[in-house]
Amino acid sequence: MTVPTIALYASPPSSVCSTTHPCQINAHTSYDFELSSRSASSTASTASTSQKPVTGGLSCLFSSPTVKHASSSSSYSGGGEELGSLWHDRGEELKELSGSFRYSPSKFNGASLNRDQSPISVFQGPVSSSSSGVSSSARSPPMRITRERSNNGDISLNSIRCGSNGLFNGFVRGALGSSCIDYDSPSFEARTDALDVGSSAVVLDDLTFNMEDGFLEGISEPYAKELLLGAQLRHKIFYEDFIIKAFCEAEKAHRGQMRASGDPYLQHCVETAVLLALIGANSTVVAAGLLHDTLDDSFLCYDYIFGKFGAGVADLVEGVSKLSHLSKLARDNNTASKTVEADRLHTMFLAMADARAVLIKLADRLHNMMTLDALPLAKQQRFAKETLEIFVPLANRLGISSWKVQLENLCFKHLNPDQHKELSSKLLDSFDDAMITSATERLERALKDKAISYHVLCGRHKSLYSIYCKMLKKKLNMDEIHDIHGLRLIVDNEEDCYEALKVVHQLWSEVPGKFKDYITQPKFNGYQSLHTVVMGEGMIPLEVQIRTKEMHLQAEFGFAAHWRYKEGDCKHPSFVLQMVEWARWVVTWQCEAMSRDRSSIGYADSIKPPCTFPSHSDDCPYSYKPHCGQDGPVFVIMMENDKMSVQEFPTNSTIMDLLERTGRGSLRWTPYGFPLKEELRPRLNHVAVSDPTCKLQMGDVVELTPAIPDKSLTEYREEIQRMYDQGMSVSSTGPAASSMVGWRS
Ligand SMILES: Nc1nc2c(ncn2[C@@H]2O[C@H](COP(=O)(O)OP(=O)(O)OP(=O)(O)O)[C@@H](O)[C@H]2O)c(=O)[nH]1
Ligand SMILES: Nc1ncnc2c1ncn2[C@@H]1O[C@H](COP(=O)(O)OP(=O)(O)OP(=O)(O)O)[C@@H](O)[C@H]1O
Repeated sequence: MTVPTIALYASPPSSVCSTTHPCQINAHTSYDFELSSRSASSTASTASTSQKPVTGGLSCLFSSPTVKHASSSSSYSGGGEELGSLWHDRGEELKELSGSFRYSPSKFNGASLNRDQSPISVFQGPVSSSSSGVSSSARSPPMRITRERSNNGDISLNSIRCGSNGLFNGFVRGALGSSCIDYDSPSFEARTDALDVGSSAVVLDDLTFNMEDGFLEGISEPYAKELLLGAQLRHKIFYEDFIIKAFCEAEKAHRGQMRASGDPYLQHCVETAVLLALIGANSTVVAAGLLHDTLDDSFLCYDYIFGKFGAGVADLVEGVSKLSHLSKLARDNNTASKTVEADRLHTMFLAMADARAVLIKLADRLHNMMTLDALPLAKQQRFAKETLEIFVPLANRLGISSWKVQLENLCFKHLNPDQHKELSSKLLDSFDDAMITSATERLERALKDKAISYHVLCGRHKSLYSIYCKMLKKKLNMDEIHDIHGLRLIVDNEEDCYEALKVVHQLWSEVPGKFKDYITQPKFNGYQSLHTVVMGEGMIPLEVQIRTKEMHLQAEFGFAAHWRYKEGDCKHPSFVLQMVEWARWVVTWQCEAMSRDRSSIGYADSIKPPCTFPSHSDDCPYSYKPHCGQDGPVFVIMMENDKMSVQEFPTNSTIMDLLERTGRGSLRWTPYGFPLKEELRPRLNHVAVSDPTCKLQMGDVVELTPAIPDKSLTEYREEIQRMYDQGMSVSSTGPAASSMVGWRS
């Protein structure tokens, strides 16, 4: 999965498609926003000058001047800037952390904005049609939803559903759900009816609410209508009745709730849903995105959502809620700062929930990160740290490159403001999207002349954070990084790889010593590709990777998968590898826009999923060997004396196994046949355990609480002693008194 800038597709159906798709816009929006928002974020940056950077300064890395060249002339740059600052300046939020979403009788009142927290806000004052959604949309970069229908819709799901791998059965069932891929649904059709949703050509008057079913009758607040209108301007899915209905429920559920910035809480729900829509999520996922916080923060319950929207949406909302609780637990306990536990958390998050719930959680987090500025600095950093430790790896594993890039860059900004500022200013003129566009077109023409057919030709510029990490890791100056701009070409066969390489070297001069032939000499992990660095237009180094589609699949999904390459030396059990592979496919199938991201999984007929994944055929080159079978481990969150840990157990382990492993002393049986470990009593997912032989499941939370609170007991004993000693009655106040209730019950 890449962060493509330009992508050309040879076949089918037409030879060239230079359309920018939503993922692309996201990625660039993020970057442009990072750079352009420097002034807007000056408050945060200034405020943070006293904080300790997480890593050392970069100045030493900038000893040589960077390559300079013409500034970008791409059309989306300016739009991204505007959109970026718009989102950026919505200010704060994360009510979950700030603990301060407020109820405001005046609903959305600009006067409640905290200027200190959110110095610039385009949402000041009561929303009018010229602010909020309308202006946000008008300021969005043009985005195009093409008519092309992804051939991924053709993928037979039967073979997947019948996967023999027991470990995945539950996961697969959950992941596919009843609403699996509704490519045939009206929503899919509606979305694939092309329109330029974000273009300024769309005028307000053209948009009408669908009032047919009276969905909107209950919405009296103008700001709510404008939020919906803004979403409709950005994605057509927000015209669907199902989505409007979900919007109305979300509006009712969150009515009166405000974010710390003074923005209505509903805005966060809508932005989360828009992010999902923009990567092509279907209506089930978008509706769940709108409702994602209702279980936790409103009067809505699972049954209500089930009744209104069906199990597909209700299960997803419930899944997101569970993920939120676990991530909060992990954040409060700083669990993810330990590598092993962080790794288990990533695995657990993917395994316990439908991959689409993780997708919603990621969208939720991305919007929270985009609006982090209004929170106090300490909270900003806590969130950014957690995001980098938990959510970025999840986005990486799921292959949602554009979100990963945005999350990383935002974390970078909050955790290392000085380095971020320094690097941003150096790179401001260095990212040359126009050069990538023109190089792509030149190469395309040259390949055509030589009659070399190809499947995918795409380009990307490296993200700010990725450059920063590479400089630190390899101790390089910026001008020593040669892959800031890169092209990738996917051809039919090995022979064409070498033919295409010749073409590349004829077009541009080769940088000596940078050619690598990983085809004749694959890397240890099986990675194959040709790499070369050439001097592109304006003497800008350009890395070109050339590979066949089989090699590309291996580089995306197999042992050499990019997410593993990025995670470094982690040794993952095959169970984890298969699970990630599966989750990636699910998300890609689910998201039309992602499946159209030709730079990753492939496009149309050109690249199809390997064999009958996830049950590979014996000779499938992408299968992980040995097959993980049904014996994958189970990861369980254990809370012992308020300390959280993520424990790994063999499959079929029970509460008894857990009790044996933990706590003090040896297991003994109570007269009631219940095993007790000294004073530890287990609670499973907040319910007292009545059957100790019940099996542990992925993502279970087991609390081990002292049956008799030791400290209180001691205090109580002392109080009794004093009572006898002094002839006094037991104090009715103080810690002993309050603990008595718990002790007696
Ligand atoms: N998916 C995947 N991609 C890889 C792997 N190894 C290298 N790559 C890709 O190839 C690029 C460059 O790899 P190399 O040519 O080996 O470069 P290097 O020796 O690490 O040094 P640089 O040229 O500085 O990046 C990386 O930036 C990746 O995009 C791998 O194991 N898996
Ligand atoms: N030359 C290239 N052309 C197109 N896409 C590329 C190219 N090189 C990497 N990518 C893709 O860009 C995305 C972002 O990768 P990123 O730049 O962070 O790392 P990388 O270049 O792959 O690795 P490293 O940082 O170790 O050099 C990944 O999806 C990667 O596959």
